[in-house]
Amino acid sequence: MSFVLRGISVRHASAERGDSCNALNEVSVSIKQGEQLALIGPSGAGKTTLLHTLACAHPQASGELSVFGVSPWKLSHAERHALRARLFLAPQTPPLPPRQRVVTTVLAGCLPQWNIWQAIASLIRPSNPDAAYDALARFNLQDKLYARVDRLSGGERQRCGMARLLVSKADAFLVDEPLSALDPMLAQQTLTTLQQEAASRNATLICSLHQVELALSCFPRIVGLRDGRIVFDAPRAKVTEAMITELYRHAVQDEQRDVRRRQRAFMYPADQL
Ligand SMILES: Nc1ncnc2c1ncn2[C@@H]1O[C@H](COP(=O)(O)OP(=O)(O)OP(=O)(O)O)[C@@H](O)[C@H]1O
Repeated sequence: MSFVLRGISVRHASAERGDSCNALNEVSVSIKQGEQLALIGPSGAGKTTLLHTLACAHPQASGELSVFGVSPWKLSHAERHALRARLFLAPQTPPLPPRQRVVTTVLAGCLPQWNIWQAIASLIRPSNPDAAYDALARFNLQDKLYARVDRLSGGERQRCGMARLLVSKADAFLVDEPLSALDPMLAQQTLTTLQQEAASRNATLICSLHQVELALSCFPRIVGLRDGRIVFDAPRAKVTEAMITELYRHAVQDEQRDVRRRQRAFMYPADQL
């Protein structure tokens, strides 16, 4: 098993005082090594929090988490660091240093395998530009190898973050909305590349997506999250339109309520005092 979660609840340290909401509530799920699954759900459902929890980026408030058979928060700092090297978390907006060359940024995916001297040496002279070139080529970005990161478009930056994943040696890819800045054609290509890479090295791929149709057409297993809870966890063939409508229903109602509230505040400002 890659991940086993039993009754996991997570609350962000920065959550407002008095806010009784957990970002995750009693989440239980098991994910086998090599499995590929999509996380879907409305904005604020807890998809990012779940990915960060799996990446051992922050501890759970309660429940049990097992990553590759061990409990990360019972390990020493050094052991947890070694465990994290097996996990690649690709955030929605990758924090890429703006003045860096793309080649250096992509090779940062190797950092968990390098010692401090290799890391510094690669900053001065990229240690393996061929690997960076090959990774970029799989996202049609090879001509940007020596471009500066701040000269890339949002979509190019996002794919540059994905190229990091390809040079890493991770056993699990935790990818947060990798397609948000991509056109439909690139989105499909990017997803295919991620899935092929995961399959070729038997890595686990967990991907949060807002493109429900793409999730259903590309991933064998779909987990629907809402309000920090798992609403369904099913093979894609068992996911019906009614389940999707129900998953997003509250989000639409909340949006409509917010619009009405904003309209009222605009028309009757005195009432808001
Ligand atoms: N750093 C934080 N501090 C306090 N609350 C947070 C923090 N990050 C997220 N939250 C809250 O946790 C809940 C889950 O957020 P999360 O980012 O995991 O949702 P999401 O499903 O990834 O949303 P989106 O699709 O919009 O990216 C939300 O209610 C959010 O407001």
